[in-house]
Amino acid sequence: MFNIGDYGLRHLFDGYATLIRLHFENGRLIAGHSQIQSEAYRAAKSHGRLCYREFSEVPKTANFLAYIGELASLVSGESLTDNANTGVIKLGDGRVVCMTETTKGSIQVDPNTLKTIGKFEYTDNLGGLIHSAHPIVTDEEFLTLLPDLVYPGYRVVRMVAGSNKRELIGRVDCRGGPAPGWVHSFPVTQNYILVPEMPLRYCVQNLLKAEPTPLFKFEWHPESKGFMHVMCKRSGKVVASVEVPLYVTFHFVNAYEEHDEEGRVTAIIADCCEHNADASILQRLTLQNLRSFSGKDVLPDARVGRFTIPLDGSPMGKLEAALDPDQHGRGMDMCSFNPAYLGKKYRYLYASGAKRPCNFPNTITKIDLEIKTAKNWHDEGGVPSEPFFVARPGATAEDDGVVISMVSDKEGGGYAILFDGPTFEEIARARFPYGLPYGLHGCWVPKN
Ligand SMILES: CC(=O)/C=C/C=C(C)/C=C/C1=C(C)CCCC1(C)C
Ligand SMILES: CC(/C=C/C=O)=C\C=C\C=O
Ligand SMILES: [Fe+2]
Repeated sequence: MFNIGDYGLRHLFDGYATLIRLHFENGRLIAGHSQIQSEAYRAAKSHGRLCYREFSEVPKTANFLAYIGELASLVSGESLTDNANTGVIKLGDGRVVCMTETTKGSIQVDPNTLKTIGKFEYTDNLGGLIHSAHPIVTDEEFLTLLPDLVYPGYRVVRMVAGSNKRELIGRVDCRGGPAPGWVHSFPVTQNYILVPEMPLRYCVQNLLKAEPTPLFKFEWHPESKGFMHVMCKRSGKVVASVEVPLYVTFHFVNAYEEHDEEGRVTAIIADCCEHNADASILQRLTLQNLRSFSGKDVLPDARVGRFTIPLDGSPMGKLEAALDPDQHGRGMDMCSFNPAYLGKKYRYLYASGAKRPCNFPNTITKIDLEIKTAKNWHDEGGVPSEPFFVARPGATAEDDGVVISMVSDKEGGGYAILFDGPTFEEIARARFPYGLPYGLHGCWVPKN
């Protein structure tokens, strides 16, 4: 929801979260949607104005004294949003939680009724006002990163399925910059947790400002360089920390280990949707820019950025395109892959690519990382949400399953679309009775 009364929010990441459910049963689709009842949403509704700090927005204060009060509540976290608008995860114990980058914005929901159950409380004393928007979730555990803005670094934490208590695995100190790099997401391999240190860093001064800066709460620090740190999941020890070329990413796709003949790990490969080290993508995602497409091609180029991180003590890692970006129109974001391949060598990824001219990713693409090709789907004037891969029960082949997306079409209507994993041909489409705005990340909640 991008408006409060007649006030329009600024950025794609500011909208109040709407939870959408697609329920497949006996060849039919039943869809529903509901507004997540966060404190931030309820306060905005009842006061008719923004009351908490969102991604780009800061509530207007009446006078200087009120501003000082607001700053104090920023330090305590009180004024930060709990608008869980980034994604939905299913914990190993079955609980379904909507997430954003503020820790307080973890909200448990009922996936059947879409009702808000309440705040997901972390019952440890680790604190931390912000965390990664994309924890790594398996049947056994939930892993996330807590950036430390005071002593620049990251705490790496685990929460075992069934528990609300996070435990510290280890800590990574930043190697550059005045603050940690933004960690919207991070990848893992079977034995390691990768901690990215992007030169696009949190910025305490920008956090305090009442008006947005070009990079919102962040700052671009090319002089501080970019790094990738590798932490052993079992011991919490940092086993490698390499400098890598400058990069900008929201979303890591997956990562895996490479071995020599004796089975020793020699390197780690980690893939992400990489915006050619150009932070201007954040500004492109303001609603004003997204709504003012004039036919001119303005979407900056992006690629599947592939990091190679040596584990032999070499100081430098590599970052290269995993395939020719022209294969997917040089647009790349909102990725998924078969979750059975988490942390393992994988071949296929699904994402939004570009059919140019455009100002936002507008295709659905299946990428074969082995033969380095992409198969692209496009509906002229339509904007697809994240293509989400769901494996067929009992599947053995990596791409045996379906890819699900929701498309906002040219006329403002919308539909859900399903693709056959192996052929990437459309196999089903169901129109919604009315259009829904662009959405971010989903998850698959199997029956039972
Ligand atoms: C929707 C999405 O992809 C990202 C949302 C990010 C948000 C809401 C970030 C919020 C923040 C604050 C309100 C203050 C502290 C910094 C930061 C985590 C950027
Ligand atoms: C929509 C998006 C990021 C969403 C974060 O959760 C990025 C789009 C990038 C454009 O290429
Ligand atoms: Fe995201």
